[in-house]
Amino acid sequence: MVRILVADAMSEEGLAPLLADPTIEVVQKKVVDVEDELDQFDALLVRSATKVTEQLLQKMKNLKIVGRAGVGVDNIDVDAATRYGVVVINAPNGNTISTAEHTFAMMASLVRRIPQAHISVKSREWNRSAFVGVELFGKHLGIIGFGRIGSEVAKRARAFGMHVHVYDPFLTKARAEKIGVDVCTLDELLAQADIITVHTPLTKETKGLLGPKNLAKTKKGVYLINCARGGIIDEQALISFLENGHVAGVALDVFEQEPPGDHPLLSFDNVIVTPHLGASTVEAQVNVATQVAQEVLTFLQGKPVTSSINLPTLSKDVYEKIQAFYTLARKMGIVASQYMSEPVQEIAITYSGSVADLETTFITRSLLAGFLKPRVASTVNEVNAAMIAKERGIAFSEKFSANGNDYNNSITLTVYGENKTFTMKGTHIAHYGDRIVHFNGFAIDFAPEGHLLYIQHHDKPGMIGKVGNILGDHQVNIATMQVGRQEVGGKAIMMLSLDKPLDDTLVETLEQISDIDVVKKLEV
Ligand SMILES: NC(=O)C1=CN([C@@H]2O[C@H](COP(=O)(O)OP(=O)(O)OC[C@H]3O[C@@H](n4cnc5c(N)ncnc54)[C@H](O)[C@@H]3O)[C@@H](O)[C@H]2O)C=CC1
Ligand SMILES: O=C(O)CCC(=O)C(=O)O
Repeated sequence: MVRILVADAMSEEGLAPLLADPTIEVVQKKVVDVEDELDQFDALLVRSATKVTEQLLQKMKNLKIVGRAGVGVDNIDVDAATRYGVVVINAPNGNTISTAEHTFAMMASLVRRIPQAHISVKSREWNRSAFVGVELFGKHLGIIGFGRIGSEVAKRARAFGMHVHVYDPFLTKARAEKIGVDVCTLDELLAQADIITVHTPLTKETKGLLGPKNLAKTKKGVYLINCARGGIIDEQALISFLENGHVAGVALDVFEQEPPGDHPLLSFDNVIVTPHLGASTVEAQVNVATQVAQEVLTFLQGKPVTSSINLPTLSKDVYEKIQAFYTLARKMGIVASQYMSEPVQEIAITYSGSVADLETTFITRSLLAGFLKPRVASTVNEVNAAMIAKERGIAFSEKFSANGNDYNNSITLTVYGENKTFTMKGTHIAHYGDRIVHFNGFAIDFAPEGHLLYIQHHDKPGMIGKVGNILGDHQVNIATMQVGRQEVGGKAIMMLSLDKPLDDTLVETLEQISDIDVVKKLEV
């Protein structure tokens, strides 16, 4: 039974696919209420309240996936999750419209002083002259961060007759032209905008983006809006610019610390606030819960997820194309790691023929995970394989060749060790399966599966018989056997597939046979 912990409040309607699955147990409780069972969950679903720290990940030893029902993953230690091999996914667009609408509601409220007027009337006052606002029509709106939400805000602003200026270092010209906005530098935006709204993630680069230096570049009387993340507008700087009257008003849905407690910003009459409500609509909550629930279900069924933060994303279509090579690569990694039972410095992978045209990042990660698995104590999978390889000083590279040589497709793996280099080539043949067609310099043809025994020897009569006799004497049945040699009487190899794993003592016995140079058992 798969166990999923839903640690923050989430739409039941959205969770329905998980709740309806008889193979899944969904526990809807806060982390503190399941401290004793944390190591028993396969998946964790959160919104922004639960902090997925390294400490929590350490306790959740069985965890495979964290699903964030929302966009921002700043409450999740993604680096730690990656190290632990835990996939992190989010729901990137389920709350876009709601947040754009909330931003607009904040903008209108800010310039028309609706919250202040509301409080006044509720206090039995009727002071119309105290709440004279300004129109949005004709004003210059500066949007910092022109992704999903920023571009929806722009559409609404244009409908209101505003001039829209956007700053986003990652925005392509083609996309900007399509949407029809004025793309400018940050300095230009700061100088022109009557109202500035931020829609970036909180990153090292965006933290304090609107700090003392940049706020000084804005127009006197500017309005500011933050419905993205607390900290993009520096709160201390904001206080100074409100105190000196440079900033006319601020709308905040988010804070550096949430809840903000008795924050000095809350004392300003021209600061209007909401408690992180951007995504708090019925529709957005159903959307994001449905998206993560569906993705988690897909992941638990062993299929590729499309909104992962720490894995290359794959469409179903691409996944179907790479699946066979993904499996072949994993097996090649496992075999190579056992053959090269020594420290290695580099793994070079060459994709040839039809596989060279596919998305190989995932295939490479699969190969690395297979290679590292016998070597590391911790979980290793596609999520953390590249990171673990790097940590262990193993460099890896990919090369591509359109020419598949004798095969429609092939993956060639070269492992550089301290004392030797090992090469193998594998191919996937439809309706026939995975085959290793070159091994350690020998042409051969075997399936990389089950209990394998590799023997390198001198090409002499009777060698096969000697090996067969010893195995037979110890009740080890040979299922298949492939042989290869470089030249008559030269070096030769046997690759045997056995019906059961071989004892180490038997390996030693085989090593004693004269004219046998190498004996390796390989478990795939
Ligand atoms: N208040 C709320 O309840 C909600 C807040 N959010 C927050 O809104 C923000 C934006 O979300 P989306 O539009 O969905 O994300 P997105 O990823 O679609 O867009 C973010 C944009 O910011 C740009 N960007 C990144 N670094 C930048 C920089 N240094 N300067 C300028 N632009 C930069 C990116 O190129 C991208 O276009 C996120 O922080 C998210 O967490 C999202 C949903 C709800
Ligand atoms: O879960 C929520 O309501 C917060 C949404 C949010 O901030 C996000 O999606 O980034």
